[in-house]
Amino acid sequence: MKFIPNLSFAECWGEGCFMSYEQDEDDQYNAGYDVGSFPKDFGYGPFDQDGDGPPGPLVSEQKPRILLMGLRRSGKSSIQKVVFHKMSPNETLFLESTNKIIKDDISNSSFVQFQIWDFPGQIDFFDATFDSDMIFGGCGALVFVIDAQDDYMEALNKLHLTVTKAFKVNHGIRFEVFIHKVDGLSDDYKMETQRDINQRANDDLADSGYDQIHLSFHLTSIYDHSIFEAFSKVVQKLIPQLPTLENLLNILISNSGMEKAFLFDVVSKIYIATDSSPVDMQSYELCCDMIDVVIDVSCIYGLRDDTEAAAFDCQSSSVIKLNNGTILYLREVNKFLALVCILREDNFDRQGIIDYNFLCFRDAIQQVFELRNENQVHLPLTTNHHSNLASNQNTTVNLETQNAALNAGAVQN
Ligand SMILES: Nc1nc2c(ncn2[C@@H]2O[C@H](COP(=O)(O)OP(=O)(O)OP(=O)(O)O)[C@@H](O)[C@H]2O)c(=O)[nH]1
Repeated sequence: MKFIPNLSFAECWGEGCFMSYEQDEDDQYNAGYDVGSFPKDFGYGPFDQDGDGPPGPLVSEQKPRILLMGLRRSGKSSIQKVVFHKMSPNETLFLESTNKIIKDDISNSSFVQFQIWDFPGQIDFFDATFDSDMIFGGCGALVFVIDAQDDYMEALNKLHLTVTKAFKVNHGIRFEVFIHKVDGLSDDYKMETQRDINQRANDDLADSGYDQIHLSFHLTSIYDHSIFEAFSKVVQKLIPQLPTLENLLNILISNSGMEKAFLFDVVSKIYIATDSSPVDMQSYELCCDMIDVVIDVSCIYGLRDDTEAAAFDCQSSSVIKLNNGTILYLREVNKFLALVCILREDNFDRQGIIDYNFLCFRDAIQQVFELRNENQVHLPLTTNHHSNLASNQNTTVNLETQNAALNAGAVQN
């Protein structure tokens, strides 16, 4: 069973189930099922147009694209499988080498709709069949994976070649470098590797006159939460409504006495927004573990044999009290999104107020969905830089209305 720090008491209620128990840590370890093992059938199904948060008219060719590139065996397919398909990290040992571009549609919620293209490591940009205009043209982010456990000089050459080629075609691409497989490295060595890769990659770009290319670096491993955190940041940059979501979360936490709030995509456990206070890894891990607990308990005890109910639905909600006086509180926002917040136990005394504020928050999120869908109907859909800016402006104008609505509804805790 995966470690759940400080969990001393948990109450969870999901689809058709109510459960309350107290147990010590030893009992939890002996519980006989793996909390980290997200049920594999709990995944992205076909999107239900009538469900909460309709997806809007994005057809697959128009969805922002995230490209996964890097040398052979650097870990590209493993990342995609672990983050979006619930593969356990150990199973990736048996993945075969990718020999053609694999396109994966991630259509899980209104905000998070994109395609991931997993490239074979040996791809040759100078091959006549490589259509760089088509591949880089509609690309939102390019994730370049470097194996930090291997000699990375060849990877740096390939990184340079890749980003300069992509930048020539599309100036709006965001370049994200995953310094990957850092699980085998000491903390000092990790930092040193990141510094060295950062310096060399940027020097190479400056030497060839590409100072304007900005690279973001992330230390990642599929064996811990770092890969989910890094992917959260990549995906967030593709969500034009991010400032609106952050603002709504800021208003929610300041009116409800919360310390931190994350808006999670439940299936992948990437967070699509959080309030503007800094994210510490431990809080993020706690919230991820909470989602695992809720879905597992709901799958085991919440589903009735005779219905086709989902493990996460409008009744999904959970409170976990930690033994350090902190509360984790999860509420369903829509079919694919959950709000997970961290707050002090004293501030949870007036749960009614928090719940009321949450309903205001959920309404506001719903309005953002509706606005986005209206924009999609009226605006031509492209994924380039300029269209993102345009929809950002629309969102900003409407943000004032959203904030006013939430402020009017929010009750100070
Ligand atoms: N230690 C460690 N190993 C990893 C990690 N991620 C992937 N691997 C391993 O790296 C090996 C290669 O992974 P793949 O995902 O097949 O690599 P790829 O980049 O898709 O390879 P190609 O398809 O040949 O381009 C596998 O044995 C994985 O188990 C990681 O974070 N840490």
